[in-house]
Amino acid sequence: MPPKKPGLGLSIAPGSASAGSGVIADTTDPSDLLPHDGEDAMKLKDKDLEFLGELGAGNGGTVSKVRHIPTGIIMARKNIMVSAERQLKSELKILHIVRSDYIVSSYGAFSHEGAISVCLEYMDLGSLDNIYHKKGPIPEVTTVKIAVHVLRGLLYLSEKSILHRDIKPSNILVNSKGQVKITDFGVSKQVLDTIARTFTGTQGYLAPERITSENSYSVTSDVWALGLSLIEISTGKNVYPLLSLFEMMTYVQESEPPSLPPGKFTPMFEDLVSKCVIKDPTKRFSPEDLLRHPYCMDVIADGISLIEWAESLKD
Ligand SMILES: Nc1ncnc2c1ncn2[C@@H]1O[C@H](COP(=O)(O)OP(=O)(O)OP(=O)(O)O)[C@@H](O)[C@H]1O
Repeated sequence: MPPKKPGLGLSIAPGSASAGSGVIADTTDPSDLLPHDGEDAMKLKDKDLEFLGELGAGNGGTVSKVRHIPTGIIMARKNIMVSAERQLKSELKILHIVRSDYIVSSYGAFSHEGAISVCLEYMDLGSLDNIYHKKGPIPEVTTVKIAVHVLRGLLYLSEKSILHRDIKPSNILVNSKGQVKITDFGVSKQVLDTIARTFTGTQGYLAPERITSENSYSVTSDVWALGLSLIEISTGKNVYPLLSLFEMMTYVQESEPPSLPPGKFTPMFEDLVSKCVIKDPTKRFSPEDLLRHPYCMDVIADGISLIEWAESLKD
């Protein structure tokens, strides 16, 4: 039987952990309560969500930390302005399709006073850009482990023909279990031919092919953005800061691909990053190729747990 697709505000499947209204015991792992394939989303209402604090704001709206009072689950509530209707439809559609350890899950969505709220799995250590701004550049081996998590997420998305189109440190979230997950599907697209031709995403991470006349986009354009993100989090510096769109177009096309500062990182890491930022998209490595890169294979063989790093990030 094909899995049921959850809709806005539908009740959760009977028998699933979150169907009851009692308070969830402290020992319950909230990720067990996220809807799985074939289950409906939770029935969420504004009055059941207690505001606990602001988490951040993006182009599409604000994100706050909330407690779902009937279950006690802490969630990240993303309020999306209805004016961003296209973004909203795309984001909800994709959030309902994806279920992966490397992608932030959704509990469900509801409308309230002209805005739509999407309640997402709460990632308590926040985004990679918050982390490196607060704690400084992320060590190389940790960065490679993060790369493996994101590449597994991108591989999963490519298997579903989904292009993320806005990979950047603020869209990669971490929790204290050491999990690293991709979020923010506001400009993502599910395509049949795995190539999209729309000009969208965050300007500083656009791959060369997206700003040339072809303006095409494939999964390796997400890899380019991952390459820039790896340079940024391991050096603590944005690769293309403060360039206007026009300057970016000229610079990215005419200059050498971005690279790590010489002498500060291992040759293996330099090589891994260089494979992400090959300017010709047909020669750039795919997520699958990169997961077979010797550095990724080494960290996978040693274990890609990030628990110790996550522990070190807690205040
Ligand atoms: N599930 C979540 N758990 C914890 N924090 C989150 C979660 N989702 C978002 N945040 C926080 O809220 C911030 C804003 O998120 P949002 O996805 O709205 O925008 P953004 O990616 O920062 O910007 P833009 O919309 O320009 O891409 C994030 O950077 C992150 O710090």
